[in-house]
Amino acid sequence: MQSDLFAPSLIPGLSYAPDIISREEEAELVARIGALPLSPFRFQGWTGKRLTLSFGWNYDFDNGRFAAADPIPEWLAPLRGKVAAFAGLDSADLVQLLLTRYDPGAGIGWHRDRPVFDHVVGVSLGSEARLRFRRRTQTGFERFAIPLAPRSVYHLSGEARHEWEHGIAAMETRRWSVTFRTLSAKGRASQSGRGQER
Ligand SMILES: O=C(O)CCC(=O)C(=O)O
Ligand SMILES: [Fe+2]
Repeated sequence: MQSDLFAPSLIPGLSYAPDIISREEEAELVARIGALPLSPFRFQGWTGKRLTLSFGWNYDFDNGRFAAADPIPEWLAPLRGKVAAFAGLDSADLVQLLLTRYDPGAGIGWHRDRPVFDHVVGVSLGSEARLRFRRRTQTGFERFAIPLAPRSVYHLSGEARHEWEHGIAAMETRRWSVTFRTLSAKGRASQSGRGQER
């Protein structure tokens, strides 16, 4: 059974596709992102090695605040449409966008995305990365990883999104990611409330 060959690398709620964009589109996105003021990721007083910028909604890891941000730039609309079609989502529901630049030596540690978000759809630019997953078992951790090729897209939902942690090992060459997210019920509730969420 051929599907068994791939079974170890896939879990429910994780999907992946290479070549969602062309090399020309990739180069244009990298140039556009290069013109934006990404800044070092901050977490409760610590400064990370990666640079980020959010649109639509911003979860501030420094103070736990969740609030509206500048609208998603118009030049990202075609990419948003493509990733929505890939993930089987309505592109209007992909209301949050996170741009990240990882310089050599930067990665992202084990985490689950914040509960104010639901679906996560990410596009990789520039270099390959390893997206790692782990889940606690009675005896330790169950783990696996998939390579993310430049110009590829992945979608995290369901079990992959909620039961597994993910992270990206530090890379040797610069990589960018463009991550779109939907809001969860919790995120939508705080949207109509005080714009603050812990
Ligand atoms: O760089 C990526 O593709 C993943 C980043 C990530 O997991 C996150 O920002 O929550
Ligand atoms: Fe994440």
